[in-house]
Amino acid sequence: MATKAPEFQATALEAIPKIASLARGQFRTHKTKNIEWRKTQLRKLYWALEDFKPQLVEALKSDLGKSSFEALLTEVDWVKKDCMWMLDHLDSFAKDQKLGSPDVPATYSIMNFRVKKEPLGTVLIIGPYNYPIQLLLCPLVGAIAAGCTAVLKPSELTPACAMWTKELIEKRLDSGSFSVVNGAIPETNALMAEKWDKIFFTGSAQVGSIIAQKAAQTLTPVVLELGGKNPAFITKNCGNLALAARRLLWGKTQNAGQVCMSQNYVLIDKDLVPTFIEFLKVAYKDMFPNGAKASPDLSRIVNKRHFHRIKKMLDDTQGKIVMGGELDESELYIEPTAVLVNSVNDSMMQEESFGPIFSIYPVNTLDEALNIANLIHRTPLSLFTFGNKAENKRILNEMTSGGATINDGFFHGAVNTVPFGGVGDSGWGAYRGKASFDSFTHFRTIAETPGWAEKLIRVRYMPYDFKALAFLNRLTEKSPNFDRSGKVVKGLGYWVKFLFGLGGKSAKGAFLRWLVVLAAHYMYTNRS
Ligand SMILES: NC(=O)C1=CN([C@@H]2O[C@H](COP(=O)(O)OP(=O)(O)OC[C@H]3O[C@@H](n4cnc5c(N)ncnc54)[C@H](O)[C@@H]3O)[C@@H](O)[C@H]2O)C=CC1
Ligand SMILES: CC1=C(/C=C/C(C)=C/C=C/C(C)=C/C=C/C=C(C)/C=C/C=C(C)/C=C/C=C(\C)C(=O)O)C(C)(C)CCC1
Repeated sequence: MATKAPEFQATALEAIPKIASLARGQFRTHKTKNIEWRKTQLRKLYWALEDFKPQLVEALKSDLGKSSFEALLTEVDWVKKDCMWMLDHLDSFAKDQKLGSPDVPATYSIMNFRVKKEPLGTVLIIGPYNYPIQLLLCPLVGAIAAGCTAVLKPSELTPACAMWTKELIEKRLDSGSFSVVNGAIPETNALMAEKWDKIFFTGSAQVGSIIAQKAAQTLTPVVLELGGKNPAFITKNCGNLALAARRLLWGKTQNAGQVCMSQNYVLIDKDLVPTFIEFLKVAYKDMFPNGAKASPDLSRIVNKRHFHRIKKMLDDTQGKIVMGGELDESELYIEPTAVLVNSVNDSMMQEESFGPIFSIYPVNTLDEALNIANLIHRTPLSLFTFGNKAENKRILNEMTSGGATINDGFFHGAVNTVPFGGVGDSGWGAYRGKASFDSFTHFRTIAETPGWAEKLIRVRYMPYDFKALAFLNRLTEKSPNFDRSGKVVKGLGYWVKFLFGLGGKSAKGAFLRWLVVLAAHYMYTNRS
């Protein structure tokens, strides 16, 4: 039986500078540079999550009505997996990377160029409410792995999770190196008044912009993981419309659609619309045989403000509800809902749903669909394509997004080891897998010039000597194989290479061709 979460308590504003200064001081001890120390923290985080599992599952239930299935799959076990994966790969990520060809020209190879992976320092991680454990602690895994100290600011909208997070981090991880500040805008402002080596923010574009502006004043780098109005495209050639309907409905049922990467609207060939709606209803019935409200699996909306935000989208729409539509404020319940719309200016197209509702917009052609999607949001966080191979390729080519899934809902974001991030105004930077380590790491190039090489490299000193420079250029400069119009010129060098390479473009190809020629020659000369 899990104990109830401690009552939410905001961190005292006057304590915040001390917390930040302590984390900076801990970084300056240099203990985080030790890989074994980092591993110990990751192991401790793993066990803290395991030991606090009942409390966290309960907290996710009380904050978001999240089912224990999702609480484990997408939050607690998800972060535990992240710890394990990082522990397995940290040695290889953290070790110096020797730089050779093609980064370093052969003439400079004696300088022992390498990249040292350095922790950025002390970082601030600000989390959103929808996945309060995953989206706060996965960046922390990256920060620990990279050797940073960190202060975390959970969302105040999920108070039970915020309080347990504070307890598990501060009781189990290295004291002072990792702390949690609880609170809302005043506390975040107090944190933003401190100097950080990086700020990792997940949340709305509106607040992301405030954070970026404040960070710019002190030239603090930021990662922004923001939202987007994400399109799904369904063409005549999608193949399996029932599957498309089921998979897209999945994106709007997990966490009651409070997933920043799920689809906001579906652009679908107009002839498919009636069948698509029928398939949505079939999928809905399969997922919720007793109705969505009675299902133990469906989360609730986080609070009244967000409930009314989503409700307003439905109130304002000129479209027709074709699936769902039930709302119950007393339970913060919104039924998975699809709205058939006919205008790009409809509230269902113009606002980010971030809830269990989405719109269906019939189109005549793929051209039209691409125009609309680029008009609504040119750089969404995700997009989804359900077409034939050529159409899927065309959509990916003609519209960008943070990530994309072909033939499914947000699968590109459902694997914790592949890079995840937005593009343009849906986010800056990426994390997950190695990208989490990289995100908190400074890649510091180091050169080491041997004393004995002094004569060889003295061309740089004054008085300058043009003869020596010309000699160096002869050694290091490559002459172009293209003319002033950008066309490749097939000169003597090209034909010599072609001839000796037997037409192969790579050394390996040429080698294999030579093998065949020699074998043929051998067989010919040894024929009986
Ligand atoms: N790209 C991604 O990975 C994700 C993006 N999101 C986006 O986040 C949004 C929903 O999450 P919310 O928690 O409502 O985001 P939010 O932007 O309201 O809050 C995020 C954090 O910022 C703090 N905050 C709020 N207002 C602030 C202000 N004026 N100044 C300083 N700090 C402030 C909050 O306390 C919270 O910790 C959606 O737009 C969604 O698309 C959500 C989850 C993941
Ligand atoms: C088991 C065998 C096989 C393989 C089976 C497979 C591949 C099973 C796949 C299961 C699936 C699809 C599980 C779905 C998981 C969904 C998850 C984890 C969702 C996560 C959501 C997240 C992280 C949300 C994040 C939200 C964010 C960032 C946001 O709001 O922006 C074989 C290989 C077939 C062989 C036999 C055995």
